[in-house]
Amino acid sequence: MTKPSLEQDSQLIEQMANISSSIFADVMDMNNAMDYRLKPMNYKKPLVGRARTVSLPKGDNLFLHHAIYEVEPGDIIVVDGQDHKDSAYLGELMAGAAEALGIQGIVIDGLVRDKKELEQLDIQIYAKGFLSTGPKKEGPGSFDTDITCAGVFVSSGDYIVGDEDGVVVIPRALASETIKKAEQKLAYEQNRLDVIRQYKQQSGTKQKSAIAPNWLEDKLKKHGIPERV
Ligand SMILES: O=C([O-])CC(=O)C(=O)O
Ligand SMILES: [Mg+2]
Repeated sequence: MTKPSLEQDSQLIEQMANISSSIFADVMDMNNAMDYRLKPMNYKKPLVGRARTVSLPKGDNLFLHHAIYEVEPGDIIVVDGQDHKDSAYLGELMAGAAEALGIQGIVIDGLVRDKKELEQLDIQIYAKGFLSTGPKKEGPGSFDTDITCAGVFVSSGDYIVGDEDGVVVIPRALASETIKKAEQKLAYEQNRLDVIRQYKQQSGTKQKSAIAPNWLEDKLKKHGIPERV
């Protein structure tokens, strides 16, 4: 694979960092949100950056070790662990090494362990849960090849936005236009929040129509619901 330009990355990543995973999910036509069971295991802050992909056989983490020593600081390792539930793929030692190397996060379609210790680390770990049983380290596996992680296609160089709602993937080729749409949606939502806040602060008789979104009445009319005043 050709290595994506880091300079361009940091510009786009900065723009993406102000926008939630849910807003990005709203503006992408395709299904780009990972399975709902994939959640932050030690949430401290949003995860926003460039994906580097790993594919593992069920229960074996050899190629995740490899990737940790290959990727660049700031990268996010995204791992197809095939939803394996009989052993954990990663714990404090691997996460600690990855953190020390400046890796921003690891997203795994599978389980992890050493919960208490992961909570102390700054690296953001996303997975489907915890289990004490450990992995094998024999391989095979792949690094920087196209994968599917928790239901979403991911290539190295795509962008990841993760937060407490989950993880979305923004295909590299669509990043600029997706950010533009997301910024528009964000502005719309901020405006709605202002309206809601103002309504809450108003005293006296309040008209419900003043707070409802402007598209609501039209949609309800089609279902025979009379207009509110
Ligand atoms: O044994 C492993 O490969 C996973 C683990 O618990 C650690 O990294 O601490
Ligand atoms: Mg361990």
